Amino acid sequence: IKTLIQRWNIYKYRFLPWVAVNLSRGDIIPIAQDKLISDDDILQQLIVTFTALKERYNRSPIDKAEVVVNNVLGFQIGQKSSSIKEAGSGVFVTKGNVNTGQVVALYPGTVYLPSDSKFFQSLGNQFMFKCSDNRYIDGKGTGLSKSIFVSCANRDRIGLYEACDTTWIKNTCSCPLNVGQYVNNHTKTKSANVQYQEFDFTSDFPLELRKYIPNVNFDSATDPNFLRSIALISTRDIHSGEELLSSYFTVSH
Ligand SMILES: C[S@@+](CC[C@H](N)C(=O)[O-])C[C@H]1O[C@@H](n2cnc3c(N)ncnc32)[C@H](O)[C@@H]1O
Repeated sequence: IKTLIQRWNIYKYRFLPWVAVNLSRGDIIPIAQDKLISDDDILQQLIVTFTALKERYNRSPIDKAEVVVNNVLGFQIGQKSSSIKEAGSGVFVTKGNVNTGQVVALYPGTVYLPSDSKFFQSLGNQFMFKCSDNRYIDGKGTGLSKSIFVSCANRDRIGLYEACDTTWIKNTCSCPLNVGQYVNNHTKTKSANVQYQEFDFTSDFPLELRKYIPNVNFDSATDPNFLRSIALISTRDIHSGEELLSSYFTVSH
């Protein structure tokens, strides 16, 4: 019975009748909200952070990626056991403070168009994120999902330039922000402090910084200069020691 309950807790977020009941009770908030900050603001925050991550190799000794993020953004995040019972692991602010309206994390994974086949990748996959335009992002870093991500990343490499970050799969993130898939859903007593916001990387994003982007297109016919991503933006100030919590049913776009 315990195993069944555990399986149900993992699966329920994808079971439409459960979602519908909770929507009607107001336990989950199904909103497509206006953007919390502009896309330009997100991209600017990322360019500054990614540039600092790239430049850390110019110094000796090389700073840890977490330290670089802390210097640029004023906080560090990390994955550890959730403060919510039986929720598995979660993401916490481990140092410093987050201000309202900051990019706190990115949701990694392969980006699927509505027409792309994703049946087998979706089976038992709790990391499939549905965007407002029916694109999906598969943030699972193991099994078939992992193989597909790595294969697409190799396909899209441009000469010496990597198309995206593949280190999030190995849990040795070269960009410590790329752990948004581990953020848990808020509860009645613990309110959400971050919100998902869709945005796109476009052709003007610097080639040499793309190795920190945690997403890749599944379909080779999709323009590689147009890549969907999801940022988790803080909806209030978040202090060191707090767990990041989102609302799984709220996306701003
Ligand atoms: C996208 S994953 C989040 C990371 C996950 N906690 C882990 O350890 O891999 C979503 C899964 O986390 C768990 N989860 C998220 N929020 C939860 C909550 N408020 N209560 C219980 N389980 C939760 C559920 O199993 C859900 O299917």
